[in-house]
Amino acid sequence: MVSPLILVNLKTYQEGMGSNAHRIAAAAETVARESGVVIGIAPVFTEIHPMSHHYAIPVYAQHIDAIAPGAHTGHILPEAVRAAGARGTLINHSEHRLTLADIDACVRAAQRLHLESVVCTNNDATSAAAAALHPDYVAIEPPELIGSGVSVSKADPGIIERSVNAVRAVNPETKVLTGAGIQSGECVKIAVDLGTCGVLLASSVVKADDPEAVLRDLVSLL
Ligand SMILES: O=C[C@H](O)COP(=O)(O)O
Repeated sequence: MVSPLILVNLKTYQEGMGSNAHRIAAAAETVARESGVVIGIAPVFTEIHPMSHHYAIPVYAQHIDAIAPGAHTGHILPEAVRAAGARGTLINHSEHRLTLADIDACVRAAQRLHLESVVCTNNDATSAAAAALHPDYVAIEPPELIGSGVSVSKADPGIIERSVNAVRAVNPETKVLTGAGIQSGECVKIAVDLGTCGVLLASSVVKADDPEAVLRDLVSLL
């Protein structure tokens, strides 16, 4: 069985930047070491390098642009993300949607640079479409539950199950994550029992008074 991945997206929350990001990364490193569960973080771009050099946990970019080095301004160059020490990257997050052509180009860029690709989707049809591009992961997140405090595992387990089946039918090598409102070990266990390889989450860890306690709970039933 593939080791589950708990991927914590720090988004652009104030609570996930600067010293707060270090606090969360240190907590993730501690809990990952104790539990043996892989816990990754996706900080803002400027913190990919400090995070990847200070902590022994995988660091992900929140986005890349499908560009090659050259005359572009204000873009996120995949090569720069790789050089900063990222293990992988989110692509097409619900808060940063791309066209299908751009998603394809981003997945190819990630593959070329040996970055893990995590393509976010909003339903089982888009999960199937994303799987056809052969990313490492598809992360199914119902947009209406993101940041809601209501867990996809409990509110809409059907969308997880349908996405797992859709992805397997198109490309069995692509692993599935799920996210939106994930906040406890029970949420993670339901997701894994439904066939995912882990979760993508943000607010329950980033906004917690004690992120380490939340992370410990998240891995407690794995
Ligand atoms: O990238 C993370 C997801 O959008 C989930 O966010 P959330 O855990 O705050 O619902």
